[in-house]
Amino acid sequence: MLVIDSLEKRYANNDVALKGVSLELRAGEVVGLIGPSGAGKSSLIRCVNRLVTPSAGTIALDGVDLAHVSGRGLRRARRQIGMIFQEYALVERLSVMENLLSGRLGYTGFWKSWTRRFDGKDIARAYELLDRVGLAGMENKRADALSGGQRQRVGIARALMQEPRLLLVDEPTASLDPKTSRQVMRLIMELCAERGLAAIINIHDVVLATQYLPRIVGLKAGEIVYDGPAKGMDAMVLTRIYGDEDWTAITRNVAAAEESDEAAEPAAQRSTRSGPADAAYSLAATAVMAQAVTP
Ligand SMILES: Nc1ncnc2c1ncn2[C@@H]1O[C@H](COP(=O)(O)OP(=O)(O)OP(=O)(O)O)[C@@H](O)[C@H]1O
Repeated sequence: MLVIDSLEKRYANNDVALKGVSLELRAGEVVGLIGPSGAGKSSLIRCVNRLVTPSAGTIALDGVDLAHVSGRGLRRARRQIGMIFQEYALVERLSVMENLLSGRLGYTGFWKSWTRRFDGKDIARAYELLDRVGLAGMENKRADALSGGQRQRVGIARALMQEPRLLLVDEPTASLDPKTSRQVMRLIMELCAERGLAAIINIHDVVLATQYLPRIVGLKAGEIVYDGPAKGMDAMVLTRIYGDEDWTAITRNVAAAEESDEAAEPAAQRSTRSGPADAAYSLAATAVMAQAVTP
């Protein structure tokens, strides 16, 4: 559903952020985007939602080339894309409900939204999503009265309000404590699985990435240097992405996660897999299930 081909981004100051990135996501596929600071992760996400204009290449979302649309075509294409941000990007003085309804802006238009004339169906959808993300009953709370984890749940629900096909998630856990980070990652994975949403998740925490994300894309200096399963994140791959370091703590975690996946998965189910795509999907489903039973 998303096919990025030979994407390049050179900024006005001549900084080259992306040097021919090609990446393909199937419907419902979730990818973790990792890499050192300055590797081009944010630039890639910003090119896909067209916060910046790519310098070359194509970004086909369900056949529409996002790199070359503008005006109404771009607005229509953007409705297919939900954004989740590190700092939540909520309107602080507005209620949770109003923040959610602002997620329908792409459909209702600015003035209707500004004058708070919302569709009954949108309000019903907002209640349903609040319930799903664990914030039932909080619709009238102001955004600035929420904890970080609650704010991110609002951010997630708001992104889903426009019923996107693709989620772009920028450092969703960077401002959260370890337990809340895990809850948020689990929630995102469950929602993607339930709704068949594809997602690109820009994430610095490699352990968290390998724990929750079936497929990892490693960027270095604007180029993809790894695209494969989380369980393939060994010391060599990590060194290729980040440079020399003692990676033992991380690789031990990856191996442990892989072992618990194998133990949780019935042998018969394993034998029905037909290829890497199936394996990646199955790993995601297993991770979600494994987390669901973890207290
Ligand atoms: N608006 C901009 N104008 C000029 N150069 C930019 C701009 N945004 C990013 N860059 C440059 O593009 C390169 C990639 O930056 P980018 O922010 O995409 O990397 P990143 O992997 O997201 O980094 P981080 O993890 O620190 O957020 C860097 O060299 C950066 O200086």
